[in-house]
Amino acid sequence: MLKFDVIKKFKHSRKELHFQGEIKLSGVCAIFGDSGAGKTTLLRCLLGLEPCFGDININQQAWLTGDKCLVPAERRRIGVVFQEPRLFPHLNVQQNLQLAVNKSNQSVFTINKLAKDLGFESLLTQQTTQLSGGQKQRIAIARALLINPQLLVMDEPLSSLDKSSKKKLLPFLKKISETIPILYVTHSEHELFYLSKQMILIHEGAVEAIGQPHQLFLDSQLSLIKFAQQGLILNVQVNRFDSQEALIEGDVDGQPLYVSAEHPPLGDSIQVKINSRDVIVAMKPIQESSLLNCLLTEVVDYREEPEAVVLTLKLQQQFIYAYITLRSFNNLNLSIGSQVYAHVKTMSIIN
Ligand SMILES: Nc1ncnc2c1ncn2[C@@H]1O[C@H](COP(=O)(O)OP(=O)(O)OP(=O)(O)O)[C@@H](O)[C@H]1O
Repeated sequence: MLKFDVIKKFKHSRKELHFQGEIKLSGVCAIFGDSGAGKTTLLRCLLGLEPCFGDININQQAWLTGDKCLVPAERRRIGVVFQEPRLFPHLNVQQNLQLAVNKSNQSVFTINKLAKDLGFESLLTQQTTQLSGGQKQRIAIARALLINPQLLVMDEPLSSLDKSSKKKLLPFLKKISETIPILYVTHSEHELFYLSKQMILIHEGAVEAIGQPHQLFLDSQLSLIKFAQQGLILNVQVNRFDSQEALIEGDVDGQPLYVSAEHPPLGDSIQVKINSRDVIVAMKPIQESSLLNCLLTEVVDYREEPEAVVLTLKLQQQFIYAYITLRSFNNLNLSIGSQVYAHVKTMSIIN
């Protein structure tokens, strides 16, 4: 468990940030929130890089009590990866990594094993100044692991990388999180849903909520709601890939779902994002149209906006949002408990 209750005040500023929470140290815990909400400051307090007041306890070991730092940053055994790789420019890759090895006692990782897993074996003798952003970030991740951390802290580690680098690194991080818990700041909803089962929502300098991403994205009391209602992510079971039609035939909560895909999916499940504006709501299934997907759902909640309504539609266990006009809402005479058919125009695969 990681428990924290810390107050951060900045010199020459009246701003006071107060973070309070308790999380299980298992898998990836995403830290999500608006720009300027306080995500990096929370991480820096936990890392011991930011003077602050309060309590921090990890697995019943106190790191901070009041203004007394009981365990300094260098003894907290936290592997850190920032958005910028911050490698030593005068050293080659191997030498950069060796510094981390020298700092740790008995790391379960080795440079060679990580070089193989992260695909940088051929770069070990290269100067870091000659590497691409994606290559540098892989080295930075390896360096963080080589200190034998009890916790990894990552602050938007993939935000400056291209799609193909992200595609390689995300499954690696997910696998690593099975043995080393990760605190992971991201602005990417895709990374959030792909990696994490736990999330800390930060809003205006405080922890607003802690919970499962799917739950928080459905909670209309949270600051996240406007953003969340743009679209939700569904888990889809893959049954078959039709290569001729480039179509995944899947199943979502017991109902068929067809998803266009250029390649067969890697696993037996995928996640898709359905934007609320791509959902057409009807009282009966729409016949003889180009629409492939029609899901029977129940209206479990709705939120009125000035000239539109966002419906929360429940399948069996999962949810989608539908953004419809106020006129349609009234014409269809919708209320909580109405059974409606949600026709999905388009969706995107996120893993
Ligand atoms: N040294 C400082 N002095 C005064 N205010 C600061 C200082 N550092 C950060 N802040 C303020 O604290 C708040 C939280 O900043 P922080 O960098 O933690 O936000 P963030 O959620 O990580 O943002 P982003 O997503 O844009 O990186 C912001 O309002 C910022 O202006």
